[in-house]
Amino acid sequence: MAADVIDGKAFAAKVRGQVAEHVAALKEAHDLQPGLAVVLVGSDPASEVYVRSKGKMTVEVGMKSVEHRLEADTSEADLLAVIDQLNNDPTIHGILCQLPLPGHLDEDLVINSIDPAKDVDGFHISNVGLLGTGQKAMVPCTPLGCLMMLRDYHGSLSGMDAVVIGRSNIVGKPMANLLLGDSCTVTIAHSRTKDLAEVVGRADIVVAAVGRPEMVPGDWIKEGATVIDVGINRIERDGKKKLVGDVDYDSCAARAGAITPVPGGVGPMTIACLLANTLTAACRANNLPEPKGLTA
Ligand SMILES: NC(=O)C1=CN([C@@H]2O[C@H](COP(=O)(O)OP(=O)(O)OC[C@H]3O[C@@H](n4cnc5c(N)ncnc54)[C@H](OP(=O)(O)O)[C@@H]3O)[C@@H](O)[C@H]2O)C=CC1
Ligand SMILES: Nc1nc(=O)c2c([nH]1)NC[C@@H]1CN(c3ccc(C(=O)N[C@@H](CCC(=O)O)C(=O)O)cc3)C=[N+]21
Repeated sequence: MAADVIDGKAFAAKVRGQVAEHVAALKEAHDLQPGLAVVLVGSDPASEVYVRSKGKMTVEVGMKSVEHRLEADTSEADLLAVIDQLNNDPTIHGILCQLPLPGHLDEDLVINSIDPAKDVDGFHISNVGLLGTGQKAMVPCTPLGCLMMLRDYHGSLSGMDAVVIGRSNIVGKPMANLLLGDSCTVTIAHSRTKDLAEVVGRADIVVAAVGRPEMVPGDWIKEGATVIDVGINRIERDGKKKLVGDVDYDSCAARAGAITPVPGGVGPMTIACLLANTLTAACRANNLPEPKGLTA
């Protein structure tokens, strides 16, 4: 039986619609406009596409959008000065510094210089600690988007066996924490995992965040499992440029109960959750009630 396709693009449009409604209400009742600042150092073409689409969607939901584009050889002091200025700007509620940064910049230092209340990526150590201890945090956008799709499809995730492939700070680890928070039995696999096929084969939920094109074959997947493909890989096949995920879509779709496509799955949800986080940050900064269903 063919898998259900989880339509991240449509779900993301719905989430952005909810964000837009809430933003309009904030303006009406409190004369408050949430603002998002994106900082991009250097000009990686993939980042350019992503930053442009974030800016466009930010404006579409009625928020203020600011972009800071800095030269690839910007000094750490100059970057920290830009972040400091945004930290102190009351019209900015969310700050995202596009990763990866050029090699001469200390990523941990830069991320941890963002005001945790404005850290809409959820990468600041204090947000990581809050999430890890089950307290109210800013939750990383990509894992939050995956969680929203899983909750929408399954209702409760309680007791399900979940396997997350990848242990990065931006996807794998926060994803595992969120699944644990929803009472899944969580396994985190990585490049040193001994028998990945066997580990994946036990899972009711597989989240693939590896960065290797089409690495997970369908015969690893338990019949009826839900497959969330976080991977964004640009490859060339038959002379054509293509975007593929970390799972082999056709063979996985043949075994899975449900699967997210690439493009049109996790990616659009990431941007929708970035906007949701900016709205949440603006509400918290002004002691206003937070939107429901848009946080973990
Ligand atoms: N859709 C979206 O919105 C987003 C998509 N992405 C995409 O998600 C993917 C992962 O991103 P990110 O987490 O930043 O990547 P990282 O490179 O930071 O992490 C990759 C992880 O995969 C593990 N890994 C690598 N090779 C293997 C293997 N052969 N078997 C098992 N595990 C392996 C690594 O293990 P180890 O730790 O041992 O090295 C590591 O933990 C990428 O394709 C990226 O483009 C990322 C962010 C957002
Ligand atoms: N500080 C920081 N935060 C991030 O969240 C962050 C980052 N840095 N660096 C790069 C990665 C990557 N990422 C994507 C988001 C959306 C799509 C997306 O919308 N993808 C579309 C396709 C777009 C296309 O065609 O290229 C889709 O999957 O349908 C992709 C990738 C966020 N990241």
